[in-house]
Amino acid sequence: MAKLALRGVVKRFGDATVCDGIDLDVEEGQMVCLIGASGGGKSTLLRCINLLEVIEDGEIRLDGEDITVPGLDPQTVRSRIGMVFQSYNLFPHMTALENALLAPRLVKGQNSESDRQEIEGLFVRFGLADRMGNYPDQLSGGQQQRVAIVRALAMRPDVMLFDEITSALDPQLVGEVLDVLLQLKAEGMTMILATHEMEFARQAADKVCFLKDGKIIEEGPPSTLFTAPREADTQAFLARAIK
Ligand SMILES: Nc1ncnc2c1ncn2[C@@H]1O[C@H](COP(=O)(O)OP(=O)(O)OP(=O)(O)O)[C@@H](O)[C@H]1O
Repeated sequence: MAKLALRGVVKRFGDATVCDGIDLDVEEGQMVCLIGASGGGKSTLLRCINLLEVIEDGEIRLDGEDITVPGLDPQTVRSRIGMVFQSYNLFPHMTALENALLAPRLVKGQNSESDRQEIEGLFVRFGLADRMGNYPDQLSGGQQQRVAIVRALAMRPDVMLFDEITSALDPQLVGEVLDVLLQLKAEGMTMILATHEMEFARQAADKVCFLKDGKIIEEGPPSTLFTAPREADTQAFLARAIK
């Protein structure tokens, strides 16, 4: 596992500054939740960390190494930083197992029987043992999202980024995906989540960061941010935090 340190990260789209000098530390094995209004820059920040966006200023250090310096192969960095999106983005013509085997084989040349067994083990661990041979359209949204998580884990990442991964799910399927995150946390995975699941953040996060207009306006352990009067109505807290 690894740690991340962001310093002064700036990302603009035209005249709009979407990440406005973000400083963020994620220690090894921590789960950090990003919370904020739609358009606050959560997705963009995760995409910057995964090098899907080029930042205008600042540094993003993975175990001390600045991954934004020109010349670094983004693919190499991405193999260390897994990312899961709201839309599962599985290849529809491949089975769940084939989806998960693809990137390790293409990017890392992992094609051995033991590599395959390791990935099958991920399916077993996350309750998908009998779904490996199914195509995405034969799976529920919660199962597809768990397959997407397995696919990212198959690359043996040091850090995982999750962008609103339960937002497209029916409410009764949200829990099974959040359970996977709790398992990963228990195993010591370093994680950043952009989420609207306030109650989950309150219970599971080591640190919560509130984003507004591209800035972290408040951050700390949930015990200090979700204090009793706020806990009664977390949505009101969010409204207060982002108004
Ligand atoms: N490729 C892009 N080009 C131009 N503007 C963009 C681009 N991507 C994001 N933006 C803008 O950046 C701002 C932040 O978007 P972002 O998706 O990061 O917010 P968010 O906090 O993740 O919101 P949500 O909770 O709705 O996903 C928005 O105003 C959005 O329109």
